[in-house]
Amino acid sequence: MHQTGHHHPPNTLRGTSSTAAGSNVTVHEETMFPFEFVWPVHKRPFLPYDEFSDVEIPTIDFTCLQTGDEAGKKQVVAQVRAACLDWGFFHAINHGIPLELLDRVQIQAQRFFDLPKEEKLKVQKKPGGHIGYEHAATGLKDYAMKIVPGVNEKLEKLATKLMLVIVEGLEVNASHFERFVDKSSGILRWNHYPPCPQPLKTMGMDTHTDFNLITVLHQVSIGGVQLQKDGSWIAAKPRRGALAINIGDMLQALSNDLYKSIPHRAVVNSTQSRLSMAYFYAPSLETEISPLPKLVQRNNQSWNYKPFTVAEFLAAKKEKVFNTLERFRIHQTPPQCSSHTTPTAEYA
Ligand SMILES: O=C(O)CCC(=O)C(=O)O
Ligand SMILES: [Fe+2]
Repeated sequence: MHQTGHHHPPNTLRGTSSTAAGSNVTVHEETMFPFEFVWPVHKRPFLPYDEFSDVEIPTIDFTCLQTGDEAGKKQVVAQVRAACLDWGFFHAINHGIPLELLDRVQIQAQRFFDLPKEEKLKVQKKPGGHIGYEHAATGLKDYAMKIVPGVNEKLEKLATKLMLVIVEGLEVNASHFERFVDKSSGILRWNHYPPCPQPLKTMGMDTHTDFNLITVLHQVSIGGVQLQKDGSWIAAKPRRGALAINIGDMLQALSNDLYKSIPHRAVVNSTQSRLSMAYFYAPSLETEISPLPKLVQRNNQSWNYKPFTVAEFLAAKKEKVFNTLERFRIHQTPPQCSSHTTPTAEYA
């Protein structure tokens, strides 16, 4: 079959409408698989959506955050730290967001994707913009808020709590993080992956790391997320009621590479349509990100990143889909002639 060149990756199978909605993408009823969705062999997933790994993804119980149990919280801080050091990804259970609410959001998301294309295009993403319907529905916070009141606030509150637990695990003063907390700059994205007759020849969402601090992901009980850990791909088994939390690039930079932003992707399957909702917890555009000096000094490290603003990072990300963070990395000179620069006096 024809293959698309590297520089123009083929379409992902994300966010296209179902045939029921009268879409022009009728992949699941065709015996022929539309060519624009076929990925070059070296970029195909190879790992089916339901071939779950025996490797246990960390699952952390956050009951103590609801009850205020201090001893329990200490344990959770340690578990989160371990999960962030080892994985950059974990499942949160008993996180305090009612399952019923998440289910309602999911129903509304499905309704949205079932709308005729013309309707969805009414909230189309503007060129250069960050929100609106594209392959997926990004930043439909207002929309989601209107139809499922409270969901955005709940996700924002949870993400803030999780950040504080993460910060505690880094053993830096929480005040260092206050400036990253901005209620208005989180982004909610709904992803819709229709079924595909040849799921291993395409990709739902290409390999990426999330740009932000942390992501709170809710998915239906159908596998799809795959994580790249220590060079191998792992299909994450969804857990009903759990929220998947992953570290983004900005937290990797702040932690001077202590916590890794894990590469991940989403694959599709041949029978079921799959939905996910990702809440990207992010600072406002003008916020400057650079490694926390306490961490750098304590671990006797050099600064791995030069400072960048969220806006600069997003602009770089637009040009380069993967590994944007590398653009801001300070490449160390060999030790004998090292006189590395301290990027900013602000934290000193
Ligand atoms: O659909 C998924 O489960 C993954 C979504 C994701 O990684 C993202 O939206 O950044
Ligand atoms: Fe992601």
